[in-house]
Amino acid sequence: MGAMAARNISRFWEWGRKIICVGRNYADHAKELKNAIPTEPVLFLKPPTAYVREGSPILVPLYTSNLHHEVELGVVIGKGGTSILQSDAMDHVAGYALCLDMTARDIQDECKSKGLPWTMAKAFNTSCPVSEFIPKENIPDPSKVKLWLKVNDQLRQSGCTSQMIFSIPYLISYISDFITLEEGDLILTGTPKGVSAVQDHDELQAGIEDILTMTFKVNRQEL
Ligand SMILES: O=C(O)/C=C/C(=O)CC(=O)C(=O)O
Ligand SMILES: [Mg+2]
Repeated sequence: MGAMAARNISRFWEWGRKIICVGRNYADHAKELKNAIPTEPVLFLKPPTAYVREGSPILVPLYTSNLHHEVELGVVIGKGGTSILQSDAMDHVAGYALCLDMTARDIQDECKSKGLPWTMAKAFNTSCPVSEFIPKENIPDPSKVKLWLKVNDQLRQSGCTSQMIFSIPYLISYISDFITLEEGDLILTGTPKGVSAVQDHDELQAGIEDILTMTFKVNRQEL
């Protein structure tokens, strides 16, 4: 009686944990935005208030006129740790999720030109649409996962995690050297090329080949 219900990792987005994002992890995307190919992972954070689930809309912040989609594989941490060895990294993974890293590109460009952090461009409410939890067993080889995204039925992004510059074990090890990973954290592993602007009333559909699809509506935030 009165015992707290056990938390279920399959609803990790309700746990209030960190969302750690990797940028420029696909050479074709780094090139399309005219960035150099990184020699070390580029990292930024989203707060847990960024999560949005199917059935609720992605809200376009009032301050942007160029909101971009970025489809990404998310890695859900099942066992926390600090200074995790690459050889042990996959033991810390509980599963995966399909994610969008919604990005106010005009604001990001402004922040970049002023040398300011990307928080306003990347961390706003609903900036992290997320699918159902995918148990680890359902993706035996996360280095060969095909991702795609359509806007109003038109294919915009199609890529494979084999194109990632830094692998999932490398990222887990690298991040955990200076940010302790906790159960329920999510790592967004970067986006392939094809990012583009979305508009009010657009429908975004994204998928992991043979595993799942998800659909989100876009709505401009109201005053
Ligand atoms: O450097 C830029 O102009 C943009 C970088 C990103 O938005 C990075 C990502 O979030 C990504 O590559 O997934
Ligand atoms: Mg991204």
